[in-house]
Amino acid sequence: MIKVGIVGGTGYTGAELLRLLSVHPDVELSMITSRSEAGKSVSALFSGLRGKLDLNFSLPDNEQLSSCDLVFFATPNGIAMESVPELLSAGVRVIDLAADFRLSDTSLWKQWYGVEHACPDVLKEAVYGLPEMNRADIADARLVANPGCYPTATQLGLLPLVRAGLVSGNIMVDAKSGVSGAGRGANVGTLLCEASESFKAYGVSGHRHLPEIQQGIERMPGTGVSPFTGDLVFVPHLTPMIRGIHSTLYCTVKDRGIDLQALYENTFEGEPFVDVMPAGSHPETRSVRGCNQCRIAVHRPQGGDTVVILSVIDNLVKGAAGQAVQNMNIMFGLDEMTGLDFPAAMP
Ligand SMILES: NC(=O)C1=CN([C@@H]2O[C@H](COP(=O)(O)OP(=O)(O)OC[C@H]3O[C@@H](n4cnc5c(N)ncnc54)[C@H](OP(=O)(O)O)[C@@H]3O)[C@@H](O)[C@H]2O)C=CC1
Ligand SMILES: CC(=O)N[C@@H](CCC(=O)OP(=O)(O)O)C(=O)O
Repeated sequence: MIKVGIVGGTGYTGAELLRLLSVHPDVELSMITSRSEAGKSVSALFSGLRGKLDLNFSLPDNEQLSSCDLVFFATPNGIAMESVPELLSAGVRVIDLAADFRLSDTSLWKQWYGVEHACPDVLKEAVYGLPEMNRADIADARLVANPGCYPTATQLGLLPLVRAGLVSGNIMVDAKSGVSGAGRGANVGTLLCEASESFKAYGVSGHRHLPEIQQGIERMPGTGVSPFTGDLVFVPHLTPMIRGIHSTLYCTVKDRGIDLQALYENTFEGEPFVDVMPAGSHPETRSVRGCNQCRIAVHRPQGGDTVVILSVIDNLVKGAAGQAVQNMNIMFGLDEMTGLDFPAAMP
């Protein structure tokens, strides 16, 4: 059994980790932290876990976490980097769901996250946890940086075209997120009366997921393939739903004759959590609600030069906790689908 600790067990991604790990056959949940709920029963706060988990929240404590095989950080940005060096030295492996180890360039980190990186040396060994790009490195990693939710949907949608060197010109990313993407903390913008029956863009002049997507695209091209040199435009939107990301990607391709459907199907062949839908499909966020799938459809409207890719995930599952469990399975040599092999919630 893998002895697991979770730092930040009361947030939405922490709670989603609890849901998934409480029934994972190879995991023993040993410590779940919360500063605000310390001493209280986990299943009293999350009654959906009654009968599945008999554990109390405790205060974050590196010494106690050091007895775990693996610690997940489901904390705000900038928290994990303060504890990870000590945990790695104690022989613990770490998956960070926040952004602390996603950007390799520390000046970029400071520019977008506003503080100096606390452990640049440790950052060097972090592996970006998008299995469809980095599976082999994840298997050997001590430290995995779980990707952001928008970057997961967006990078998976772009991977086949960019890797094949087919994109010419700019890439437009028009992405929409459910409100749980903003976390469980109290915030006026996510109140029912503010967020429901309304729809808005935000972060148009710059969102911290832009450099993450840019870095991912730079790492995609295969050998002998021309890299993407255009502009990347990323516009996130808040939609009145709880879970889900819908990323609509627009770009032009160099080769009009390419069979895009075949390119996408071949790229993701054998991937357990990427579903290339039949030509002409329009994936819905509800088709991935509660499950670890990314569903993708590729279109070329009116047979022109512009390609439109539609990519949907559940931000809390493939966009966070599910992908983190997928990474854990890879790191510990388990079947990648262990504990994740279930369909979306319906309706
Ligand atoms: N929501 C989403 O869809 C996604 C979120 N993420 C990332 O995952 C991380 C968690 O997100 P989310 O679950 O939404 O966040 P929440 O705000 O919902 O939860 C944050 C959690 O961290 C704990 N926490 C806060 N400050 C500290 C601290 N200083 N030390 C220890 N624990 C702390 C909180 O508990 P307490 O205060 O009681 O200790 C709480 O359990 C974030 O970095 C987020 O950016 C990534 C992808 C998707
Ligand atoms: C709807 C909403 O607010 N979404 C969040 C992104 C989700 C997230 O948590 O991203 P990180 O892991 O990179 O922090 C936002 O735009 O800030």
